[in-house]
Amino acid sequence: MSGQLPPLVVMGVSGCGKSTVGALLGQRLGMPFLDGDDFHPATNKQKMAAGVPLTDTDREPWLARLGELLAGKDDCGAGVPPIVACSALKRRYRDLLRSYAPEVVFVHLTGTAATIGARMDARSHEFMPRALLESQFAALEDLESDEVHVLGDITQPLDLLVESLELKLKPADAVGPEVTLPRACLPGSSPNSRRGTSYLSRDRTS
Ligand SMILES: Nc1ncnc2c1ncn2[C@@H]1O[C@H](COP(=O)(O)OP(=O)(O)OP(=O)(O)O)[C@@H](O)[C@H]1O
Ligand SMILES: O=C(O)[C@H](O)[C@@H](O)[C@H](O)[C@H](O)CO
Repeated sequence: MSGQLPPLVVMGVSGCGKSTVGALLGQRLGMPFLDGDDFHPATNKQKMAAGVPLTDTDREPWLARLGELLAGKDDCGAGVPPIVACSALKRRYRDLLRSYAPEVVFVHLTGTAATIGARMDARSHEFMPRALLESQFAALEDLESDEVHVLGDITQPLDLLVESLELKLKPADAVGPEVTLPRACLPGSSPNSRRGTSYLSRDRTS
């Protein structure tokens, strides 16, 4: 099934579960998982570790690198699209990623600051402090109706969350009549043309 899915970006604020869910989803779908955290320039990591939020300028080269990965530049010809964990907080960041990989589907893991803050308190992270969570929510711009996406509720236990995302992401012919075809996904439409097959979206915002 892996070859039938487009590249995915697991997005959301720090601590929402991108790395955990992205890795599990990659195993379930047979797609390589790449953690965006591993591609930050050292200066970005130092800044976040010091409790300073990144700016658009700080994020731009990082997003461009992730865009290349989504476009399959580093897949050594394997041809299997990746799952990339990336906060992708703002519309313009997602537009940049789409400029590299127009078919990308965003998987937004949603939850409250209370839930996520508690999880951040309970984990250790290479560079991301809990203190930056408020700035992450302040920067977050929800997905819009023309952005191809699915949503995941992070209060679900991990196995159920991953299973529900897998079901939502499966191609239309695998799940039958439940799938709806948003206009943006119809063949010939752009920028999110699905080449005649729609994966989405049960979670479109309207
Ligand atoms: N559905 C879930 N239920 C319970 N705990 C979860 C769930 N998803 C993730 N977690 C836990 O929440 C914490 C944060 O998850 P994770 O590190 O994957 O988030 P992240 O979005 O990748 O964070 P960051 O962007 O800061 O790297 C981890 O300790 C993880 O085990
Ligand atoms: O856009 C950003 O502010 C950063 O990318 C952060 O979101 C971190 O990458 C990550 O979430 C913490 O590990």
